[in-house]
Amino acid sequence: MHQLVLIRHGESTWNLENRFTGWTDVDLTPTGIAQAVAAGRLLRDEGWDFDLCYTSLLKRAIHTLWHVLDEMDRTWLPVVKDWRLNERHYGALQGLNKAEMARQYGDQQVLLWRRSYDVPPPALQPDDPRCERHDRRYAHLKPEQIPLTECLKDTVARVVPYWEQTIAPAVRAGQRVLVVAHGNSIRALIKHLDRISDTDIVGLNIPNGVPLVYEFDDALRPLGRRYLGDAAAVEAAAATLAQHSVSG
Ligand SMILES: O=C(O)[C@@H](CO)OP(=O)(O)O
Repeated sequence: MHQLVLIRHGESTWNLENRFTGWTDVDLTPTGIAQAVAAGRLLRDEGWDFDLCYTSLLKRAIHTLWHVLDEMDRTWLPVVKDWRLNERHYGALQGLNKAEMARQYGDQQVLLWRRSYDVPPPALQPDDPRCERHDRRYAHLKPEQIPLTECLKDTVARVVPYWEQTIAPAVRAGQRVLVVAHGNSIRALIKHLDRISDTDIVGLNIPNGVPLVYEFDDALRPLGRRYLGDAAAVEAAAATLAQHSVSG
């Protein structure tokens, strides 16, 4: 049997300010740091250990991983950072306030932007100062690989090949893998692993900073997934997120 642990980053400054974030590189809040520390402590106390870690190119995920590994006394572990684990690109909505947009465009439109599987939000213009095409961290990519917007389907199209070509072979080879990523890059991976339909994925929300354990058979077919820690608290956090994604 193989295992994999996934963690969504702790609360970010723009989670707190209720702003569409996407590829904007905002940091953790003090609460987000505390969530990351608690996740590391939980993993340590439950006897988890890892050989290899993957994260995105965004500091809210990278710093979450730092805090988790620091709690586990494993800051020396190899860490692979890849853009394909980045959050879903939020296009021209990046930086705007979710509640404000709901007031302007209505809850249904905001829910469509946030959770529809295949309708992307309005795209950024390539000359928009928010566009990441001039950001050095993506200089190894062709400009057209750097999104101007993404729906979840687009995120699946980059996360799943990364899973299949890079992370899954490591898990299959017996490496104990920890992935720290983002709400929607994790939803993309879960959708693929658990064959969740395009409509059912709308209702799946990932709480910040809670380790999610997958178990697989030898052929890497998922046997189940479960959150570590207090089940009631995890459920309450996911329910709040679900409510929030409707009301902006
Ligand atoms: O703003 C974002 O990038 C994401 C994650 O915080 O938000 P949402 O819940 O709308 O997917």
